[in-house]
Amino acid sequence: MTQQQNGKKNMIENEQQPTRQVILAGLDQQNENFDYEMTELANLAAANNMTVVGRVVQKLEKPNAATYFGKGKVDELKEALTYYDADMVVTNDELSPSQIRNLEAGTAADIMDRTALILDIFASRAKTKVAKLQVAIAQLKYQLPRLRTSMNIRLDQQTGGGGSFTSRGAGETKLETNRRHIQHQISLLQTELANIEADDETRRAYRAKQSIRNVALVGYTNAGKSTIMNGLVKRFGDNPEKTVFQADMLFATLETSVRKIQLPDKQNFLLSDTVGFVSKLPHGLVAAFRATLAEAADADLLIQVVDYSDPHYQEMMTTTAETLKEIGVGNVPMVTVYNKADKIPEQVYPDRAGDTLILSAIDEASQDLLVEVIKEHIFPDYVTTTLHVPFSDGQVVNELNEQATVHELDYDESGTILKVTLTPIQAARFAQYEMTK
Ligand SMILES: Nc1nc2c(ncn2[C@@H]2O[C@H](COP(=O)(O)OP(=O)(O)OP(=O)(O)O)[C@@H](O)[C@H]2O)c(=O)[nH]1
Ligand SMILES: [Mg+2]
Repeated sequence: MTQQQNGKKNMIENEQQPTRQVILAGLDQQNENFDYEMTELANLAAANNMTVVGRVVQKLEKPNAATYFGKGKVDELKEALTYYDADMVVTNDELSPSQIRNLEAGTAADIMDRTALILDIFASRAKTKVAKLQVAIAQLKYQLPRLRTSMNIRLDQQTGGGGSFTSRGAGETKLETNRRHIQHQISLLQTELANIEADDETRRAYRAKQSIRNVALVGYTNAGKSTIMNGLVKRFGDNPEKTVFQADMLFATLETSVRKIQLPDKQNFLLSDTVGFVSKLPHGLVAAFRATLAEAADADLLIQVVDYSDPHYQEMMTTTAETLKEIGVGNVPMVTVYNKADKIPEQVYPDRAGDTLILSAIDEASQDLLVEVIKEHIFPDYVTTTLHVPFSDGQVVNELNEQATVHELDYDESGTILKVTLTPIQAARFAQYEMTK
């Protein structure tokens, strides 16, 4: 992509729109999560600057192929729109292009499905180049089968004015031109993204070679992943100023950030903060974010962060498990952190039972406990031992002080006695100094 094209706005970039009055529409297919999905949909709508004025629900085994809702319910929806003075319907499921068309015709209102809603939120939150590219690709892919003859898409000026788009083939309809245009845009953006991702891949390979351990924070959106990251970065980061964005909103984080954590005992690891999950995360979005989420797949340890103060935390954990499966994160060991314990009256924290922790991201004792558990997982083969280093080998003491964890230091008449924790490689190197017990 040329410099010029980089700088230009994407044609479907989200612009801040005035608040719209919307009605939520959902099909209750006897799915046990249904109520929660509708609550989540309301939160998503609010995050997209919409005011929910009503909801219409139909119990139906499966969606009507033509109109999503059954015929009578479509009429009811139309009446509700008038009654509540709303002009848009947001559906809990992704709809087919024809379902959207028919439902729009039947209700005389705009229809937005859950997928488009999530894509819109992502678009308004994306800040980095990579996140913007990923969202734009997912949005274009979503639009492609939904283009209509009547639709006036805002053709992107630069590509529209040059290249293959100047020569509209004989007899080619406007719809076909638009389709070709979008396909072309997708491939341009994909090439650009692939170039950036190749760099990331190199960086990851470099880290793997350095054999530094990777720990990734994962979980439902707004659980507190970035806050945990920041807590550790401020206290132990190699650059404590390099905190990430944290905020009380859905999808505050749209890009993976990696930070180096250097513990006071000189052990270190990389910590990644990742994109939060939500139920029914659109497949196109998951595919577009696959590279971003590769940090989680490559991790030596996952920290699943749960908002324990949310009554729906169990559903959120189910969503996290499903999403991890979808992005192909299989056999990575996981620690579960029940976070925001400070918001729960009388909850004792920090607390631990095996790999399950109850804590608060903003509490130092909680952060210490989390670090302890991380260490147990990623440095299991470290050895704690006592060394006797003769005064003649003074440089070894310096080296240990710099590179290893020195717990105690003492002297006798011939040398220095150190109680240390060593990596397996260091243990082999300094074995000659080991004191016989
Ligand atoms: N009281 C309290 N608030 C917390 C705690 N952890 C996080 N928060 C708040 O919860 C909100 C969301 O926190 P984030 O760290 O941005 O959540 P996230 O999991 O990174 O969310 P996404 O990036 O959207 O996936 C923020 O307003 C935080 O201040 C906690 O332990 N206690
Ligand atoms: Mg975050």
